[in-house]
Amino acid sequence: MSTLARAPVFKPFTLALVQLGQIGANKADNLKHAREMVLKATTQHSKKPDLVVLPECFNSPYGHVHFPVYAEKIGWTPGTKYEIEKSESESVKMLSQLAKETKTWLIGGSIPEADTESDKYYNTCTVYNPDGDLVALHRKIHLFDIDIPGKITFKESESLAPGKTPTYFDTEFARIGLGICYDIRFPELSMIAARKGAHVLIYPAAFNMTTGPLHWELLQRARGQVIAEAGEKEEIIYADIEPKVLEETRQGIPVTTQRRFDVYPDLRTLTNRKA
Ligand SMILES: O=C(O)CCC(=O)C(=O)O
Repeated sequence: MSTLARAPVFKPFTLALVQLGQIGANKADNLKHAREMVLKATTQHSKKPDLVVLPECFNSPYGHVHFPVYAEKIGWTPGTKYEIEKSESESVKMLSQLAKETKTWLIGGSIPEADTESDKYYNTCTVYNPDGDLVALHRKIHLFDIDIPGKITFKESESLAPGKTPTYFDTEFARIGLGICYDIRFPELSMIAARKGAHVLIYPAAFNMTTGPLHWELLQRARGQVIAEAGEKEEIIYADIEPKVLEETRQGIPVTTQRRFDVYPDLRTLTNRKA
C-alpha cells in the first residue's frame, strides 16, 4: 500500500465553471477569449470564486487535423518545480499569468500537448495555484474511440496517446481529482481519486452531441444533487461547495469503509469480450 501526504481539511469554497461558445481557428483569439471569460468569472459574481475551470480543448478546434497544428510543448516533469518563464507553451504562460493576476486557482481545461520525449500528442489539462505555479498536469487517460454506425465515428487514439497516471492535487480547501471528458465514464478512475482522499472530482469536457446528452448529467451526478447547470450556450456558472453535505453523506451511507475487496476479483479475469 502506498503512503500519501495527508489531504487538506475540506473547507467550503466557491467554484466557477466557464463554458465557452464555439472555438475558432485562431489560437490567439481563443486564448484571448478564454482569458476574458476567466477575468469575468472572477469579477462579476457577488462572491469571488476560489477555483475557476475552463473546458476541454479550449485553445484549438477539436479534431485529428488540428491537434498537431495547435499542440504546444509543455515539458513538465512531475515532482520538480516548473519554470513558467522558460515554458515554450503560450497557453501555459497565459494561464499561469491569469491565475496570478486573479489570485485564483485555475484548472486550465485542456490543450493539445506535444511531448518531445515520447514524440506523441496528448489531451492535457494543467492546473495553477493563485501564485501562478503549475502544480498539476493530467493527460486524458481514456481516449474517445467510438464507432456508432450512421451516428458517430471518431478515434481520438489515431492522433493522441493516452495518459497513464491518475491525477489529483491539493488546494487549501480540498484535495481535487482530475479527469478529462470521456475519463468520467470510467468509475475506476474516480474511485482511485476518492480512495486517495479527493473531496472533489473535476472533469473539463467538450462532449459531442451524439453520445453526450444521454449521460452527461447522470455521470456528473453519480449519486448527488445537481446544484448548478449551464445551458448549451456560452455561460459561467457558480456553486458554493459545502463539505458538510459530503461528510454527512459519507457518514450516513458508509460505502467507503464497507467495500468488500476480499470478494471482488481482478475484473480483467472476468471479461467476456475481446479487449
Ligand atoms: O463520453 C462521451 O459521450 C463523449 C466523450 C467525448 O466527447 C470526449 O471525450 O471528447
